[in-house]
Amino acid sequence: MTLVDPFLAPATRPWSTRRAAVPTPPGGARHARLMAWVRTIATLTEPDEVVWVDGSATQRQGLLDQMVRSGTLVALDPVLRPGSYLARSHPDDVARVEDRTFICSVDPQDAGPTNNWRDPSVMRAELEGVFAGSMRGRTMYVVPFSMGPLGGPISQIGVQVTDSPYVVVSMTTMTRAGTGVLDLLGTDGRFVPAVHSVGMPLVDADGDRRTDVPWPCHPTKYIAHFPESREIWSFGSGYGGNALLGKKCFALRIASVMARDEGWLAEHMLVLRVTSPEGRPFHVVAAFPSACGKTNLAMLQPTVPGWTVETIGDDIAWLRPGGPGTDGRLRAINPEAGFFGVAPGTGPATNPAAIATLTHDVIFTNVALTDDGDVWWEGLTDEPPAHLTDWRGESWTPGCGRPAAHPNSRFTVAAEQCPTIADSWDSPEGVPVDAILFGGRRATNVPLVLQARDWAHGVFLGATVASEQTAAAEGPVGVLRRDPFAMLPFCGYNMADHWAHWLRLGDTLSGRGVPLPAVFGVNWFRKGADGRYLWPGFGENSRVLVWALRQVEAAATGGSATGGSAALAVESPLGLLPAPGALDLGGLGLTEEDAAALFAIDPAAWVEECGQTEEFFARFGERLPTELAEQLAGLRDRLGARLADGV
Ligand SMILES: Nc1nc2c(ncn2[C@@H]2O[C@H](COP(=O)(O)OP(=O)(O)OP(=O)(O)O)[C@@H](O)[C@H]2O)c(=O)[nH]1
Ligand SMILES: O=C([O-])CC(=O)C(=O)O
Ligand SMILES: [Mn+2]
Repeated sequence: MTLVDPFLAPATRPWSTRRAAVPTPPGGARHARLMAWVRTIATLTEPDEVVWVDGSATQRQGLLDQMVRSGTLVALDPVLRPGSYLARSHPDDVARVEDRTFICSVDPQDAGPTNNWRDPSVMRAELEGVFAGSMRGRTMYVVPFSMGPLGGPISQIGVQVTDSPYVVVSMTTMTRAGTGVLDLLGTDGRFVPAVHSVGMPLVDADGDRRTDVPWPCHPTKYIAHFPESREIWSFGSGYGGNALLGKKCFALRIASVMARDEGWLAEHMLVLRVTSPEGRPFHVVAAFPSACGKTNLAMLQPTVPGWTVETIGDDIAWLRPGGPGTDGRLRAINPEAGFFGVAPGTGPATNPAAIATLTHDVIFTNVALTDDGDVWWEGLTDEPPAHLTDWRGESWTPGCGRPAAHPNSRFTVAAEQCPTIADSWDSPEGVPVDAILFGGRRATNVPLVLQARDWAHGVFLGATVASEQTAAAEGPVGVLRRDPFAMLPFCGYNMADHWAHWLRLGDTLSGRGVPLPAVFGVNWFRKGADGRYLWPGFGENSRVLVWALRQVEAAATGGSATGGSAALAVESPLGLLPAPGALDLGGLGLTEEDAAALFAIDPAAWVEECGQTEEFFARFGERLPTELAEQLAGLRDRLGARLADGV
């Protein structure tokens, strides 16, 4: 494989085959397999130097200063935004690249119809060519990291090598990275190896040097996963989920495969702790597709008096049945240590907790710069400043017709800076899960909230999530796509097997007499005929949480959720809807029509949607669990009955 870049040609001069010395890591070269792997990658990629990332503040500050000098980062005003920086990416490296993301399982059926499958041996050969000499003239950093608290029973270890200092500092915020991880690995601990290169060597095959650019990357990208050998290879991008390999690549794609094999779950979910006025804590996880409100819900400031919400995680959850000595329920951890959140739309009115989190020590990427050295993005304030430097570094004035911040611009910040972070956010054993929410961006059809009848119906709700596409991935914004479990771009194996795994886990827990979390579907994004959002969203979403958790409570105390005088819910073809008055809509200024429209179910539109679900399910052939075909048939029967009633 040759990429159109003479600098990426194999070396011809003897000097360039000199391999960079791999220094002894802090604490000594205890792990022979790790050392051998680092040497192999250094030999392949030919960096000038290899540096171990120790996780210290000194090393991090050194890298930040170096990036300010090289132009990768702009230091923000130290009074307005202490310890904070702005990075502007290459304009073509602004989001995850799903069409360049590969699952290289031995059997294509194990990747399934929704992943880009590549033959592992073919991909390996291609990557050898692509990575050969790709770090020439650069430093290769070795980042040992833990997903989850160090040594925790649900945690996992990875080691990322990268030639991007931006990736290093981001990884030290987003994961627990550094020497402590090496201590934990000891001489023979298991780790997921992850190789990353921006794909722009500074020295060519003849030894000629070129000058660096602020955001090196390559037009041809590879985000390749080898699920059987649990390896990640990422080339050509420095951005987000493409490059911070602990995040989507490890904590979702590779971890989902580990979880399948070991009986747990790795999901694209936020985790939060909700406490009722009576002081009863609940834990909720929620799967929404990228840029559909996870960070916002995770930091929610409830508007319902007496209820509090605390943040545990905003993007990824690992769930595992509790072990011996526990009640055996599903417990969740947030495997990350920071937030890589969407900036646009984040403001004091929508997400005050995020705004308070972002006051210091933040790396912003692709937001706008104010003339006094602070940041701005659409939605931060109602009125934009009179003049800005936009995300591309160009002069910007209101009304110029371009967004000042890129729609997928992001902040990277430590979780512990969040004022709503829960004490238990880094509990190694995780928190017991009471409720699971599935949702997407649906302008039509999908009610504000409904509850699944049982676990299998809940899995059906997850499997049938569809959402209007956002700027978080490349591709047309607004187009409706199927995104089961919000995992379409993140499941490292056959999606139908993922559903079967969920069903099996439910059976296992029920078989042990362990209560399962209640499952709900939510939609904050339904629109009226005039195109306006019907639901105010954000803090008001607490009203939906309160209804859902009252349901959980009723079920736990043996009360029937649907019957009796205190009925909270009523049957519908789609699932249980809030009974009239059970979900408080008071004081929101909703018209009666809007309130009705939020919950309206159009049976004819749903019959059509069932047809789309059937087509989608058909893609999985015999791997589709029969339970899901039965769920679809049941839904059609209920819709048919409704149509026959003429309601
Ligand atoms: N209308 C409406 N918009 C919302 C709501 N919650 C979030 N948003 C907007 O949706 C966008 C994305 O929200 P996030 O909370 O960052 O989404 P996310 O799921 O964490 O995104 P990723 O980090 O890409 O996984 C932002 O522009 C928010 O302002 C809501 O309840 N209602
Ligand atoms: O992975 C990324 O680049 C950002 C993210 O959280 C998502 O897209 O879900
Ligand atoms: Mn995400």
